[in-house]
Amino acid sequence: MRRRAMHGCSMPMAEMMRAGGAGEPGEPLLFAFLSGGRKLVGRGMARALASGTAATLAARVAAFFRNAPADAVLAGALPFDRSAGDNLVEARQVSADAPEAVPFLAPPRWGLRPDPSPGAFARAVAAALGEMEAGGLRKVVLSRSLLAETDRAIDLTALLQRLADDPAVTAFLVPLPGTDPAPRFLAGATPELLVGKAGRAVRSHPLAGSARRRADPAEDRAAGAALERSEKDRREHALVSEFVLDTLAPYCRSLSAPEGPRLTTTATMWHLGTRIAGELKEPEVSSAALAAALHPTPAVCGVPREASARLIRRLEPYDRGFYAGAVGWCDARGDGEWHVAIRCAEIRGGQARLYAGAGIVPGSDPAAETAETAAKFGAFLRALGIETEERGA
Ligand SMILES: C=C(O[C@@H]1C=C(C(=O)O)C=C[C@H]1O)C(=O)O
Repeated sequence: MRRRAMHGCSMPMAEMMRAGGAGEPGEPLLFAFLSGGRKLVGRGMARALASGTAATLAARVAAFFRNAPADAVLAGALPFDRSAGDNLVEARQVSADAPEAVPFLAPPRWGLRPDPSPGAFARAVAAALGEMEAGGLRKVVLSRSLLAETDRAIDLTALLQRLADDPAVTAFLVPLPGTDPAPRFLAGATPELLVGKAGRAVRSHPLAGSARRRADPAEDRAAGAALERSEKDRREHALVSEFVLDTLAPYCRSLSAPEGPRLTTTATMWHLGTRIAGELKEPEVSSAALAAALHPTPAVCGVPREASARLIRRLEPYDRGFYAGAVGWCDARGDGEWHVAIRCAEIRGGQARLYAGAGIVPGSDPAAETAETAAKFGAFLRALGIETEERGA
């Protein structure tokens, strides 16, 4: 017998996220989204949405909910590449109970391997700047990865709880396609809301423009203030907020954003952010459809989008997979939240492949962008229990 609906699940998802509700653990953890006090946790696999591309997501989600119980939830990940297959699942149990974790008893010993090396990444940034000078491109986001390996399976529950220590982020865990031998997950602590939808209300919080937080409070404040004044970072940011406004506008009867970005912060990074809010023309439009329309924004790809995606494929030594995609959930009313899949890693057994990217615009400095990606690894490394001096950036 299907046991998907548990206590509290007749409550609409958005309310459950706010209120918290009971649940019965027991089945294996399938997905989790923890944002401050709000939690959405799925256990046990009920069914998967037939995988497909971003262009077909809205239709597949609509078809899924036509044949699903009123309290069904779809959660999962969209890949960076719009033409690659997504991975969305329905859990047998959904609750607002965070999984209980036992803290790491002895921190495991980690091996760290950057891919590409910091030097090769800086050269790719310089190559991208050369392409920009040649004309056409206004912004491209390049990334690098760091493989962290240990000899025992990573404890996903403990990792999730440590990622959730920062109240400014949404800690997430979602399954990735592929089965044997060990299942793959994407875990992270993203500060960036791609789109949230509840009834007619729609929100987005694009970020772009970054600076590392400092231990010394005066230095830290100065780093934030310098970011807020930086012409290069404001330009880099405006490309993202304008894209989000332009993309959401046709769906909205009203849409607004403050004039200019605001300084926002996580435990490890300063960012420029713009809080966008609007009212949808049609409240039944699905948050998954809005996510598919927006993704990938210039926060993770570039302007213009297609040319940036081509340059990313040429300059990065790997396929991004689900890094810089979107992770989130959606219910039968279309309500849901989708986050930009950053500050994250693919987890398989004792391996975590971390990713970090930085927006490149004319005026960017390859060494500074490399340092920025190193800083962006910080939150995840800390959650793995890897100390600062080992950050291997
Ligand atoms: C691409 C990443 O972050 C994005 C890029 C930013 C930037 O270039 O300043 C800031 C926030 C994110 O939108 C990442 O963390 O991997």
